[in-house]
Amino acid sequence: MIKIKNIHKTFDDMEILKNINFDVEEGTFLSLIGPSGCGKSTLINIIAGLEKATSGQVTVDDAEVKGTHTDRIMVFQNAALFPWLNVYDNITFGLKNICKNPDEIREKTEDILRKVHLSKFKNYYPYQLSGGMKQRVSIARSLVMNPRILLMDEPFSALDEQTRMLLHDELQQIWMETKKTIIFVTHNIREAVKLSNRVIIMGTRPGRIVDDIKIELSYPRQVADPNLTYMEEKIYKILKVEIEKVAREELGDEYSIKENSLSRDYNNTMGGGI
Ligand SMILES: Nc1ncnc2c1ncn2[C@@H]1O[C@H](COP(=O)(O)OP(=O)(O)OP(=O)(O)O)[C@@H](O)[C@H]1O
Repeated sequence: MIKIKNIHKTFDDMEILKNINFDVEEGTFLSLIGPSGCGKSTLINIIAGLEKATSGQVTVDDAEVKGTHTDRIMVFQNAALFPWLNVYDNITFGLKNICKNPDEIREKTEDILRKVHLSKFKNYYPYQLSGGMKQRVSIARSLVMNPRILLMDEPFSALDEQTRMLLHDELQQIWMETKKTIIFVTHNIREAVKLSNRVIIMGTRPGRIVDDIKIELSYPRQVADPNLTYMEEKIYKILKVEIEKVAREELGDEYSIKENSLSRDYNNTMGGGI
């Protein structure tokens, strides 16, 4: 169980996160969604141990997070693979630090390559891969370490829609098989609703929790399911209030929002800048 207790974060006297409190049960697929700049990345970085909270505490099974740990591995928006290593060696790079048995390393790596459908490409170098394939390597590189918690900061936002949908299905499958705890930051409501069984909606200035919604729909989920659309609408309505608030503050009188002018991937609609 992860416990986020009273997290406050300031940068240069600016209050970024205020009074963040929530628990995450083992095996949850949790999405964090909120307006740009509300502190989602800061929060996930604090959970990862990459960033320190100004006050408050994150614990995993009652042990306080004081830095990074192989139990909590982060997948970033950009795969950041080692360009001089092929797919196989990129995946085994971290594993070799925690596992010294060559047979076990091979077995685990081959298994994960199958899961992300990259077995045929194991000898390819990053420059020979598409964006989606690179992101699959990045996910495989994290999963091969068998972390208890996978932290994903907008892992698919740089990908085209088709590749993104393909990777949603793969990630959903992996989560169904492994039941790892996943904390997933996204701007895309559909993505959050399709993948997660819980969505925390954040507001901004300062970053805070606005709502906490369970998505009690069975897996595997299909994007065309009307129940997903219903949940999407529900989250969209809550988020719209927050995004409009930011836009009004930033643009003042120039800002007038038309009904339904926000797309479900609102970061694209708002140019990624609000
Ligand atoms: N190292 C830093 N120093 C100063 N300010 C920072 C730092 N990191 C983040 N911030 C500020 O904290 C706020 C929250 O940033 P963060 O990246 O966590 O938001 P976000 O919700 O993930 O944004 P986005 O959705 O656009 O990625 C922003 O105002 C940002 O400028």
